[in-house]
Amino acid sequence: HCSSSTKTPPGPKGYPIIGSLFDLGPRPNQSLAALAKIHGPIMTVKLGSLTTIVASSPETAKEILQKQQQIFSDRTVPDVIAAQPNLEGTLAWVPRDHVWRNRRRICNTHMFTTQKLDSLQHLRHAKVEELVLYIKEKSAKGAPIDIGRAAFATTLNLISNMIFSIDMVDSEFENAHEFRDLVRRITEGGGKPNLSDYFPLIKWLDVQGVKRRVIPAYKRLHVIFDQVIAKRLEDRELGESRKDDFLDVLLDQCEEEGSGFNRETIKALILNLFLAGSDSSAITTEWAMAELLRKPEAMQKLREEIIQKIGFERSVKESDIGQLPYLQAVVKETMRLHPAAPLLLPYKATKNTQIFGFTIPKNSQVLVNAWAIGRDPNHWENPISFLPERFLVSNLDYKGWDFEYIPFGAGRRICPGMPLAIRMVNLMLASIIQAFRWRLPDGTTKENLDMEEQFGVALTKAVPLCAIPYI
Ligand code: HEM
Repeated sequence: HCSSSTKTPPGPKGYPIIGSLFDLGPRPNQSLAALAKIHGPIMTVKLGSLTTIVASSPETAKEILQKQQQIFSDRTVPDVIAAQPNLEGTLAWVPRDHVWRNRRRICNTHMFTTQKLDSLQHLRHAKVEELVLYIKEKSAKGAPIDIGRAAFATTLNLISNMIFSIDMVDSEFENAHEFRDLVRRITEGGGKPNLSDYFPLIKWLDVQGVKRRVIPAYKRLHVIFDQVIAKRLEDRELGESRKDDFLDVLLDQCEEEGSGFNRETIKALILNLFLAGSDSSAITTEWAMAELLRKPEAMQKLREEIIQKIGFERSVKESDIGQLPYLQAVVKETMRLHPAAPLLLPYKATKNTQIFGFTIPKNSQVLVNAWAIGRDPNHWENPISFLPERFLVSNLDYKGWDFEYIPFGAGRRICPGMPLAIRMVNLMLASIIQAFRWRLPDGTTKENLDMEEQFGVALTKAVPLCAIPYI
């Protein structure tokens, strides 16, 4: 019987000591997808001394994320993440225990329910209007817009308003801004493969200086959060009226005996939400614009839908999204081809188990290649073409039930920010397409637009998308 097998999944042979580390290359999502074509949908890849199991089909993903989620309930923590203060206060990087469960419940009920999201939508509308205004000013000068940069400043402010009721980036999106640069320094630091992750014995050497670079950024962000928290506590002492933002919720929790929250851990949780939510949503918006600029018929169709349903008289609102099926299909199709977290977040096997007859050893790192699954020709027709129409005729959704499409992961650890991300991306995209026509800068055509990926904490466009708005 297969359950008695002790064979680990097949995989590349690799070299002594380093294993297949150098086969990973700069874009692991792509190289692992290529390896899976040879070795199959569940494979073993030795990365230094870290045994990594990679799932690359809907069936194997379902085993890990759903059927056996009791076993795959912990994470491996990259060194660049472990370098932060109070790691145990995060949501994404703690084992799936009762502390995690409570923290996640608080986030879900106080940030991500429909009711909570609705109650703060006016904030997001205002921030996105600022984005449109900024683009309008630039367009008057005929200047190209760095879409990813502008979207990132916007998502940072969207999240900081939900958490703190303040902007973290000033409306001059272009200005060097400390907060944005700090966040970027951490996400970029996490982008490159770090030898410390694959050779735990030499972690302390920090060979590539990854920790040295990110630690000051973490510390500075904690200081910034601490100042906001101190100010809020002062206001509360003085009896100022509540903001009822997420910070108020967390401070209430801190006052409760045995809640597991305190002033140190909430800083880590807040940082976790910023890091998980801002880049991912901005990048998705940038990829969507890049795909639309490469496919003018799709851009045209989307613009017509927006103009027809909403017109020019008023701005798009989150409550309009439900009436814009093509918009939603464009966003879904973008996330199929360009999932912001192509390998989800790394899981760890908490004990030995079996998947399709192979043994998955305890403590191995387990990756799910959502990027490869979204492009699998066995499950998708014309898998590498951008065809939003495919989502108009199917009920396939990103909510974690359809394992051929899992840009937000699935199971208990599915992205809790999904409903917010969906609103932010749809709203930003619809707003900048309603307000402007767009074209590529001179010399760039839809044929030669560079679509290369850059792998990192989030899967970015290697060459930032610059586009020119006109009325
Ligand atoms: C387009 C935007 C986004 C994408 C594609 C995305 C995707 C993901 C994915 C794939 C995971 C890992 C799921 C797994 O391991 O199975 C994740 C986890 C997470 N995401 Fe998102 N996310 C996005 C936006 C956001 C936003 C806006 C927030 C919050 C403000 C957020 C907060 C988190 C957190 C806290 C986790 C860790 C959950 C846990 O481990 O329990 N994400 N996200």
